[in-house]
Amino acid sequence: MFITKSITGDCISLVITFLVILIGYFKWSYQYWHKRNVPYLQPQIPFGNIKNPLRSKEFSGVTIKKIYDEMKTRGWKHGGLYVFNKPNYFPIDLDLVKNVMTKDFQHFVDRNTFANEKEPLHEHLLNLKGAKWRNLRAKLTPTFTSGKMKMMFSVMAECQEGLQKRLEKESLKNQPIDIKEVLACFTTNIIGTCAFGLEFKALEDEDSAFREFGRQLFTVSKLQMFKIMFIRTFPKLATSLNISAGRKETSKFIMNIVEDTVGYREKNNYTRNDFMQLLINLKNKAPPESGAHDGKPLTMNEIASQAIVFFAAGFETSSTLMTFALYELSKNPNIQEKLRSEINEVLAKHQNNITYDSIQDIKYLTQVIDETFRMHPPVPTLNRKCTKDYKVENQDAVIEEGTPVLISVLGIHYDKDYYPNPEKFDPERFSDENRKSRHHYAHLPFGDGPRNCIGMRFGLLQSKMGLVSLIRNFKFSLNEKTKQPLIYKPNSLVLSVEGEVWLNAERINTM
Ligand code: HEM
Repeated sequence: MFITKSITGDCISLVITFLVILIGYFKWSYQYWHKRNVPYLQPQIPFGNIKNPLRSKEFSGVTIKKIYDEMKTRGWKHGGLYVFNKPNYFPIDLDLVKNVMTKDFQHFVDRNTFANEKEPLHEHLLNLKGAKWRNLRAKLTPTFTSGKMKMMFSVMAECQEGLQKRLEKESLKNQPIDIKEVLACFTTNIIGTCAFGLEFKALEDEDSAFREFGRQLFTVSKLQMFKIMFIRTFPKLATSLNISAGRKETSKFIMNIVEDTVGYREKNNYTRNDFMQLLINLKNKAPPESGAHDGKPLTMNEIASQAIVFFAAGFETSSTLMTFALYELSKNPNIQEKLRSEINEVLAKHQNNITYDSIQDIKYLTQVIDETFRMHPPVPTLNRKCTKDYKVENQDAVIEEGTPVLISVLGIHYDKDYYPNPEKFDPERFSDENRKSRHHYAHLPFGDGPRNCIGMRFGLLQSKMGLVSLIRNFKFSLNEKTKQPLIYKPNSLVLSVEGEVWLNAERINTM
């Protein structure tokens, strides 16, 4: 009882004072871009330019695309936005995007991710910063060369048979097929054999622990989504409050598998053409193929951290790509038929075998994939953090160290200036001639620059293998159970469809 004459009165006064200070603080924060000569859209207290992650029904990538559209309509080359009260820089002009990702990369080395150091498996490429990231990237880059992919092809190809059998089984049921589920099982099996040297049996066994594990990794609740955004925006506060977005069971699950696998191979002197072997080699001796690193062998923890990120990044993005490709091919039967003819034509030149080389020769498949990536990029927003103050080229603006940067891949991919009639699925946009006539940064499914996707070749290879094997043997059409128009799920880490994509598959005899 020191402000008013009652406890209730005092409490109300305190709450009001706190709210007034908080609102004042937010208003002051929202002057940031104005003071730096960067155009910005009016933010709303307390979420800034994003929507309430606990209540919004909109996928965050779509919200960011709308911001891109708005700024582009106003003719801005770049802009500022606020996530809660945190200023984020937003390049729009493709030359500015290129500068951030490649030309002036030394100012934007880090991603705006944050991991609680108390979590055991946080030391992976997606999270690491500065010198630690450079070191690890240099050690791991030789793991993903085309030579290594070729070497892994036979291990990968074993999973293709399982995919065909599973689809055959599904098609005989005469029921709509949840195609994403089938493809996620396929890529789970591939990553199981390539990253862990184990048979995950996700296609064969509906109760596979690994498929369940993958599902859990990518099923995030609204609360978890909120936590991810909170951690990214207030990393120091999140550390002090010991808030983490990871799950302890996940780390334990992976660590046990990795320890068992490494132990077994070392004890039995067993080697295999897979990622795990390449990681074990990096643990036992300094990596020989690239000199731009500290030369220290990988620790067991580092191996497990890479394994979990290869697992997560490896299965979900590729199954997402294949799902959207089959969705678009089902809606566009002529394009599906054209692709099937080319597949059959090329494979005929390779004794009807799906080999590493025959897959690379199917040019129209690359066009279909690139157009699918354009319309449905699995990672629709890229992010970086400014690591050194940066003067924006040809603009009177300096981006301060520590400022997060967002790049709207979805916005760029639907920009009419680069892709007229953007809602139309048209693989001809990626003919050699059309591709050359466009700015290179108008297509960013794997990001770009030194921090682009390290697993691009692997992701493309497994997706091409899956699509070739399916299109060659099955005719796909859209089942009415698929909601039209597509809506992206709000709480998802990669692009995914609300209500799932349901297809009909009819077996065709190719021989
Ligand atoms: C279709 C498949 C895939 C897509 C669309 C995809 C997309 C991406 C994107 C957009 C990024 C961020 C790039 C940037 O910030 O510039 C990324 C990073 C990354 N991806 Fe992928 N990815 C795919 C497959 C894979 C696979 C198969 C692996 C591993 C086996 C993988 C491992 C990684 C890693 C480790 C990073 C972080 C790289 C770094 O920071 O150095 N990805 N991916």
